[in-house]
Amino acid sequence: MPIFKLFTNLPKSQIPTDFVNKILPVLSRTVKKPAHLFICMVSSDCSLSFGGNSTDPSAVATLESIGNFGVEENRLIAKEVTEFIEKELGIPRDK
Ligand SMILES: O=C(O)c1cc2cc(O)c(O)cc2[nH]1
Repeated sequence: MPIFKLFTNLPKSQIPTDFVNKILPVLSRTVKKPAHLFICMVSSDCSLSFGGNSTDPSAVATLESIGNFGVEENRLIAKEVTEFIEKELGIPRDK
């Protein structure tokens, strides 16, 4: 089971309830594993400091998967996931 975990200082009220499912096609396509295998979780309201700033909306994520994680895959996954998070949650991709 590949596992995606997102931690953010956004309040729960600003996380669409379907976010954990909407991100599955992005993960499935980039990690090259079927969507039904993924565990995806979001932890909101985190106390999170990004470069000393704990007030701007920001997030950190981890993705665990066995295989399919070369240098190029890694770049693609990071790009697509950060773009998706920016679009869905309004967190800039560099935050
Ligand atoms: O990609 C998998 O199949 C996968 C990733 C992953 C990570 C993890 O922490 C587990 O305990 C199992 C596992 N399977």
